[in-house]
Amino acid sequence: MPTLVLLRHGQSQWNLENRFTGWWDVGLTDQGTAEALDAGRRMAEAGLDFDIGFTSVQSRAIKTLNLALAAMDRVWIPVIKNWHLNERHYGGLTGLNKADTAAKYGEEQVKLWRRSFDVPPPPMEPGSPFDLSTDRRYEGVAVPATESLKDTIARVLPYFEAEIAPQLKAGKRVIIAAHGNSLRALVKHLSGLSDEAIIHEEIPTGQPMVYDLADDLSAIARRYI
Ligand SMILES: O=C(O)[C@@H](CO)OP(=O)(O)O
Repeated sequence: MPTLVLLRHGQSQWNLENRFTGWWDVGLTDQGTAEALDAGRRMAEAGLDFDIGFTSVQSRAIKTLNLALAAMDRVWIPVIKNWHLNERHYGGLTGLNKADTAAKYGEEQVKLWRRSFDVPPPPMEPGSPFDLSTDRRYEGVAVPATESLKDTIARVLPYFEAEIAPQLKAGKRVIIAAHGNSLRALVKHLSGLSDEAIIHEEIPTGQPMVYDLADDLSAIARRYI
């Protein structure tokens, strides 16, 4: 039975500061580091082991995976980093404080931007200090100006099908360390959640979500450990 673990990064500096983050690259807090190490310890205690890891090109997810694998004595497994697993791009909201934004635009509007299936946040303005289109890690990538969850799914899922699903089908034990919304994209697909149901799905930082999958990779069960 293929086993897949999804792990959201530990608390980041901007999770702590309550700022919209998206593709902006922020580090882990001390608490986030502790969460990642603890996630690794709990996975080892639960008897989990991995043959390959996947993560985004964002430091908070990469560091979380490294720390969790270190706690499992598995830093040597192959790890593939790819931008398709990045967080949803938060457009013009990137860097803003979430509470201040709710006070300005209203809770309902901010909830739509944060959790609706297909309403993207306003696009990032050209020349924004948070524009990453010339960042070397995105050479050759059409960096989006904003993304809804639907847009995020449109780049996460093809990557999952092309690169990760074949590993699972070959019997490899896979861990994916990524982000709240790139993981919601995967959960929507794997658990067959509707556009409405996914609105209510919240994935906590640093808590491994274990999927038991059928051979066709449909979900049999999922649980946090
Ligand atoms: O800021 C972000 O990029 C995400 C994840 O921290 O926030 P949200 O909870 O609004 O999806």
